[in-house]
Amino acid sequence: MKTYNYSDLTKQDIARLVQRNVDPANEIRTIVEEVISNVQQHGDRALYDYANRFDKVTLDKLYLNKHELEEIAATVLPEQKAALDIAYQNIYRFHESQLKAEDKVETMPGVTCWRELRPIEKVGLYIPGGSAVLPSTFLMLGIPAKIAGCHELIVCSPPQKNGKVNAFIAYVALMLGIDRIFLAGGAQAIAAMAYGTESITKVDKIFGPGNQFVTKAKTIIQSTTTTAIDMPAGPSEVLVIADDTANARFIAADLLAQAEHGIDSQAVLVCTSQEIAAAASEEVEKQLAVLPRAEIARQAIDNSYIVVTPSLGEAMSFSNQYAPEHLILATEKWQEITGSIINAGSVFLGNLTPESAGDYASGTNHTLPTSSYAKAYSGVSVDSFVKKITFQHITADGLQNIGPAVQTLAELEGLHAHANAVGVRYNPS
Ligand SMILES: NC(=O)c1ccc[n+]([C@@H]2O[C@H](COP(=O)([O-])OP(=O)(O)OC[C@H]3O[C@@H](n4cnc5c(N)ncnc54)[C@H](O)[C@@H]3O)[C@@H](O)[C@H]2O)c1
Ligand SMILES: N[C@H](CO)Cc1c[nH]c[nH+]1
Ligand SMILES: [Zn+2]
Repeated sequence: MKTYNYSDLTKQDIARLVQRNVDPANEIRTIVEEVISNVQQHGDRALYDYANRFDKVTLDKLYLNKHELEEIAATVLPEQKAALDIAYQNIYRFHESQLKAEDKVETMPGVTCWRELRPIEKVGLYIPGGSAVLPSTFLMLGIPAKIAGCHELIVCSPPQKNGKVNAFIAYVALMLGIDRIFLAGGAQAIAAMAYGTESITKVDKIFGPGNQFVTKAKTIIQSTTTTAIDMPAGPSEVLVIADDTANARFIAADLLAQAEHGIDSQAVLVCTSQEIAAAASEEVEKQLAVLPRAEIARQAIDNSYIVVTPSLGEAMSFSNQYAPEHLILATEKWQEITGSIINAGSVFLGNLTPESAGDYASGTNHTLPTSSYAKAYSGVSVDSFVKKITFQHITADGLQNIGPAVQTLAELEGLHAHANAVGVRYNPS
């Protein structure tokens, strides 16, 4: 892997290194805008056409119903069901703990404010299915949506070559009590859920990761429709911070785990030890040679790099500028540095915590911000599926307490009707 010495890097070099998946010539935007416009104009017809064009499949209908999902799911083996059950339980447990009622606050005597949760009514879940089909993503989105109590779940996933979804997607649908999956992928699925078509309901918010087409579509519809999105969750990425207490074999395995997602994935090692950096780079080649998805991972690794830093402090500073989707602290000293993490989607601590555990089954959500959006966005959680509505109640005494301040503030803004709405209440008769 290409290796840089941190001390030789200028500010501009670092700014260039931390940039990823930009679309400078607007090539992806142009394609995606055309797809969105076609779905907006032609609805279901466009979805059939794009299934033909991008997924190379002729569909005779746009969705699978419960009976069809049951038939497809019948081939899932008992040990596969057991693993999905473990993932389900752990994800459920961790996400359920996020649903907490907040206390009411009396800000002044007689003036009480509080927030209550309400589920977002109609949510759209996008389950990727291009380079790899990801039933784990279905669990990561479906479980918090169910816990939040969302009323309507629209699920889209690209059709496979047989015009169906795979057995694991069908099985997870049944686990979640979802009895319809729409066979639509890419930007067209996002457009369908944002605008609605004859078959697909327009939703209030779209969730889920995807490739650059999916991610661009989400960011476009966010500003052109009333449908919100969870976050830009694009091509997978990992940044490993390591020192001389790390294990080069483990580092290489973690880098390749994200590299195998897609050719535009990125795996970065920031290391305080020249020796571990060199050994990890060698290990990547060794492990790549026997990886089934080597062709994909090779391209991602060619698009990745190593930075050697003088200390863990500089390593963390680089990582905070990169703002990785996944941050691994491959050091026995992880407890000393977690406090200096500013930007990261999800963090994996110590040498025995593989990032794959979070991808599948430990309980945390794997739908996470990429391309440095971890500077401002959190990963998916139950919070993503609810609105927090504020309430307040003012008693007669409370009105005497707060009223004068409100009237003064209204007058100083020149908004007399605001002041009057308080004044008329002093004397209700
Ligand atoms: N950030 C996260 O939380 C997270 C989680 C899981 C997966 N991921 C990422 O999700 C991505 C999944 O990507 P994927 O491709 O495997 O599946 P995908 O479902 O996102 O995309 C497949 C669809 O892309 C469309 N498409 C493909 N080529 C196209 C083209 N040339 N023009 C227009 N549309 C085209 C097709 O419609 C196809 O159905 C990976 O990059 C993976 O790393 C990210
Ligand atoms: N690493 C992905 C998030 O970037 C999630 C995933 C799903 N399956 C395997 N991995
Ligand atoms: Zn993964």
